[in-house]
Amino acid sequence: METEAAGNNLYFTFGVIADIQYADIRNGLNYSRTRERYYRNSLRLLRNAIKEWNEEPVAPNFILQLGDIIDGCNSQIKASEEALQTVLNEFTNCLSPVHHVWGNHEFYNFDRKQLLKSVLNSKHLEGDIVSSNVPSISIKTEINPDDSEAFYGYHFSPFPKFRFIITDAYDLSILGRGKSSKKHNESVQILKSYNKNENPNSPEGLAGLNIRFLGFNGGFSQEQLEWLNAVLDFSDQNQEKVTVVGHLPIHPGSTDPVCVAWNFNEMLSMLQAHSSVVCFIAGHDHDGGYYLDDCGIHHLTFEGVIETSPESQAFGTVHVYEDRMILEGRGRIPRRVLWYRER
Ligand SMILES: Nc1ncnc2c1ncn2[C@@H]1O[C@H](COP(=O)(O)OP(=O)(O)O)[C@@H](O)[C@H]1O
Repeated sequence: METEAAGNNLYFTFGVIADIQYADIRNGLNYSRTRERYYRNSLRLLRNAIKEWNEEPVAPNFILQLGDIIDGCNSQIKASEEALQTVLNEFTNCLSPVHHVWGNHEFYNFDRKQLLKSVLNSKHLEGDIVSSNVPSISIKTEINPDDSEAFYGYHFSPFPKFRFIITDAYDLSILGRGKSSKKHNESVQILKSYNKNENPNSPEGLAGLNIRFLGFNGGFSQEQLEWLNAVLDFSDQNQEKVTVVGHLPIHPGSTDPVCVAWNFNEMLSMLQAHSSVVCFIAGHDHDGGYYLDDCGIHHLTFEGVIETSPESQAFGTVHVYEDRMILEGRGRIPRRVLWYRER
């Protein structure tokens, strides 16, 4: 029985929430007109989530905000700053520190330089819990906002032998970087080689998994993959349990293929080659998803707040134990027991 299993000591917990996409406008529909979007109510659902996290018997060690914190339509109505401030004001009531991930809607509202200078840059939370008998690799470095090729990524260890890595799924993207940047031009080439449509968000003519080559998706640069590989080498050697976090899902089994990262296959095979990786957490696909891959990595895609009806909820708290994590989902998010893979 689960409750009698080994490793019943709760180490720590963390909260997760995805795709809030707040805007001070009345409800609308998604592009394919199949789902309602509750732009104003998403703020109320966030408020409830924060209240519940704050009242939990074990305070969450941290919260993962998985990106798309405000909707792109704010840019058209010139309300980007105001909408962001409104959502961040809610987060100031949260007793746990918040790690922010960047999604496509961040780039509809802001460029990378603005994001790096904003509260949505949570890299200052980088670091390891210091323990005398546990090795640490955290070297605190700042990302230079004037570096037009920089990616937004960092890692932290909130508890000995556990590490979380925040990744940048729009490192290669046609969104967010200036037209003179090398990565911007590389991204235009990649996208155009698959997607011949004038509208880069149109999937017309794209078959199977190639449907992911759309302007609102993106991918990981070689530079980022090498950085991640080096962190994971350390984690493997030190028998850590690693959860990798990003806006875009990287396993087609965990999402609609229209939401998968461009070079998901490179990322996936790298993670599978590192015995320390136990879980990948993403947002972007508002319907959510889950897949346990052949190597035993859990791929969790969190249901989006924006498409959650006012009567429901969409957030979770993950309880971390020696041998498993348990996701206690609320509302649309199911409860899941995530046993760690065999080494
Ligand atoms: N099938 C499609 N064809 C053309 N444009 C699309 C299509 N799906 C989405 N878009 C456009 O892509 C952008 C992002 O789509 P949206 O569904 O709002 O993304 P998200 O799920 O991240 O909120 C929007 O500008 C939308 O109009």
